[in-house]
Amino acid sequence: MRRPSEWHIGARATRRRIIMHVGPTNSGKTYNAMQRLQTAESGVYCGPLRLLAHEVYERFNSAGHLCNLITGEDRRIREDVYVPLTSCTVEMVPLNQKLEVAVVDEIQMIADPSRGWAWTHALLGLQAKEIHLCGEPTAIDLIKRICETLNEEVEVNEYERLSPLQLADKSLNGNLKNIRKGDCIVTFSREGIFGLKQEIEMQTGYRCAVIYGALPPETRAEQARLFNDPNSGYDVLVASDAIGMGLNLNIRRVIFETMEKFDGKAVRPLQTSQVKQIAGRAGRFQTAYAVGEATTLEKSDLPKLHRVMATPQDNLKSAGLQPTVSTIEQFAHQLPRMPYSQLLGQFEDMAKLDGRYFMCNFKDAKQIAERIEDLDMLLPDRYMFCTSPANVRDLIVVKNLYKVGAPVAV
Ligand SMILES: Nc1ncnc2c1ncn2[C@@H]1O[C@H](COP(=O)(O)OP(=O)(O)OP(=O)(O)O)[C@@H](O)[C@H]1O
Repeated sequence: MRRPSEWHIGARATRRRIIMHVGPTNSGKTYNAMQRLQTAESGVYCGPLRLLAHEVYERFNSAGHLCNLITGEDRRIREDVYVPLTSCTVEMVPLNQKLEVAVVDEIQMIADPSRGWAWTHALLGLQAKEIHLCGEPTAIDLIKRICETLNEEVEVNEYERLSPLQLADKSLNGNLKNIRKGDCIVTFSREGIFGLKQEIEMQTGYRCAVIYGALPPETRAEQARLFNDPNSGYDVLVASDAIGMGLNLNIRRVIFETMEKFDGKAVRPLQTSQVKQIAGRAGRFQTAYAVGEATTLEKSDLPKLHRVMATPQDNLKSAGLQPTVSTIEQFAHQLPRMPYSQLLGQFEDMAKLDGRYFMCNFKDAKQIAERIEDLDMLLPDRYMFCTSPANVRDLIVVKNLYKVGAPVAV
């Protein structure tokens, strides 16, 4: 694990240009990178959410730029014709293909404790002549430090926000009746979304569209269309933090229902980056609202919002890493009878890393490994199952993983 720069021979044999597009939300970073991608003879878009991968896939195809789709749940690959472009979630990035252009969105996610490894893999392993990295300026220093180990220069394009974002000096005073047309209220639990939708519809007479991560992409696109269409009768959006990354919606004002979120262990204050991303959805360039606004539902939360929005963000320190299947195979060779979940634990304890990297947590992988332990699988298959982006907090998903795994067992 000490020299990830040596892991991807194909990428090391490719002369790559690394171009960063950095700036605040709604500054046109992704737009500029995507303009380049759509003219490429071959290319890939790697997004942080399947919703975004799907949006890009739809947008390219409807503009006549043929594009395939690869996400954990969905593969739409045309075999009848040459398709130059692929839109995928970053975990599904095709590292075995030689490409002209790759766009890796939300590059600051490289420091995410669980998913960061996927951005690191894409950065280290893409065999593309041009790699466009879009995201927050906090990533510049880390990307440069990693690229030094690859003998690659980094070009940096900095952007300014295209339309103003104002912080309100009043909250909604806890009263949903203060909701207006064009508002998007952001909440952090799926149950909360439907309760809130019902409450708002009852108290205000506005109809609400809803968007959250687990929604099927077609339904999400339909909900976004309803909200964006001023004549649809759906004037308010109730959304989870899934709207925080990249999506372009006609939002006048973002309202934080709360400034805290349950992170799987405890209720914690929202992270600075997350708050800025979500607030930044208001007043998107070339939408119906030239100026965006952000506020909170509760009066007591408003000073927190102001404080967080004024907090400068620290530069990222290190990038997530996860062992490749061959690294795990070599390790397993030394400990032949050890159950896979324990093997992952041992690996986590023993791995030595260069200071530019940290080991992504194996929490989810270990949980899947325990669930499918009694299936007699080849190690690469087990590795694939355990690294799949399955929501392990959903018991039905975990149960189904076992069912899907059973026919793969030898
Ligand atoms: N030069 C341009 N011409 C037309 N539209 C543009 C241009 N630049 C950006 N836009 C539009 O402005 C909106 C915001 O741009 P974009 O999504 O690229 O911002 P971003 O900086 O990547 O934002 P975020 O980080 O919030 O996702 C999009 O709807 C995009 O299509």
